[in-house]
Amino acid sequence: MAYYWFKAFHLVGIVCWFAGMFYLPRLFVYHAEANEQPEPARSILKSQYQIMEKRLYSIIMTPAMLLTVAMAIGLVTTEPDVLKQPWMHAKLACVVLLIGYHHYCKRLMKQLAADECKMTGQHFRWFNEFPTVFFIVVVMLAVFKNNLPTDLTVWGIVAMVISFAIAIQLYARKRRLAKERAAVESDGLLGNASS
Ligand code: HEM
Repeated sequence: MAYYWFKAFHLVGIVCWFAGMFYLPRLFVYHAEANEQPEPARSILKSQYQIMEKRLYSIIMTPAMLLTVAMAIGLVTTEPDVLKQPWMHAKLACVVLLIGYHHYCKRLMKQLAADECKMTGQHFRWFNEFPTVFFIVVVMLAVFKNNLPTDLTVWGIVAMVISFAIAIQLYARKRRLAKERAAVESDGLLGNASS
């Protein structure tokens, strides 16, 4: 019975942890792009994003990561044999990378707060894809275990995820270019009006 309790709360932890890992880099995109705004909008937006990032990281992401790991420890203590399985070794390797990503987010938060971050909104859009890819891999490993399918279906799913990520990036680029063009045009109009 304990095993089911651990598994249930392992899943609850995962959902909350990944909600944060998907949303925090999105906030980084807005935070980095706030630098392009004129004052006082720039300072107001930056301090607001800083508060949102800090709360999301400390109140949701970190406790959820700890819950996921604590429940996982419960699972492997109840069924120690899973630790001998190759799928579990692959899963643990992915989890180490995800925990590294989680901590790297904290570093980026500090850099953004101190105005020392070199990454642009576009960099953060790519950075945002990392947890998505690992989320899919880890869930596939947890469900299929040692029978991870490698047939056409899998490659179809991989192609779909990659195309989706590329489409998001291209859409964001199109919107950014349209915004820049509109800004140049309105500058031109203002220049004509004043001359
Ligand atoms: C901290 C490292 C982790 C360990 C040691 C671990 C271990 C385990 C174990 C032993 C199970 C039960 C397997 C079964 O009963 O079939 C499980 C289930 C599961 N884990 Fe993890 N896990 C970890 C992290 C994660 C993460 C980060 C994710 C998601 C990205 C994840 C997704 C899942 C899913 C979806 C299940 C349910 C699988 C099923 O019932 O078929 N795990 N985990």
